[in-house]
Amino acid sequence: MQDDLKKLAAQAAIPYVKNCRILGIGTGSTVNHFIDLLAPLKHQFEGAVSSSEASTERLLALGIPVLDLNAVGTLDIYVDGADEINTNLELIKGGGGALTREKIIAAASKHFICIADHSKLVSRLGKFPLPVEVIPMARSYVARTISALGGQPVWRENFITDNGNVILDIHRLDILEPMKLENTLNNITGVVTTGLFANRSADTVLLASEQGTQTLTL
Ligand SMILES: O=C(CO)[C@H](O)[C@H](O)COP(=O)(O)O
Repeated sequence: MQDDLKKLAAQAAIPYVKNCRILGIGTGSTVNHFIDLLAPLKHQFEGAVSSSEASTERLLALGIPVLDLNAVGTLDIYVDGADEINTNLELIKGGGGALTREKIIAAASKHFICIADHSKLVSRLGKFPLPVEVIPMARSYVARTISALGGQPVWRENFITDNGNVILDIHRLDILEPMKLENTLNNITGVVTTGLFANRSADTVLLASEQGTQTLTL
């Protein structure tokens, strides 16, 4: 079952916590397993920087201190899930809508460890609609601009990010050059962040399958 594999991937990330002072924590069902597994180890590290209100709530409920990124230096590790992963360890993230804070924490961390079940590994990114966080007043303008680039933006209605913005999910993208597309989308006025993690890709991917957990690095 997929959820058992998510838990297996989360378990594989636990040894990386050793000797860490502050951890970055992502968002989603795979990371929820990691947070739960982290609870018994909470006295071994100072605390965590969280990428969403949902993860913050879960961390605090388990007694794990949540720290402000501005009050700490570089993070030792950042553990997060993904919606798609390619063999260059470039990712699509943001299925849960936390992409901006996730990208900030990934940028501020020494070691980005991505945990996932094997269904997330793809040969080419883009089957999963690419989430883009947008300032609300720019939604239509950004959607028109992305349509002109060949994507099909769909407004994630009734969803507001933790930053008070909206999400456009971009369908029909065959992402041949992830870094180039990330830069192009980031340059559209009104775009806050894209869910493409290519300029800052994962350093390690822990991929769980029925055969066990595989460690991917470049
Ligand atoms: O990017 C994310 C949230 O914004 C998640 O990491 C991604 O959606 C994967 O989620 P899950 O672990 O539930 O499959």
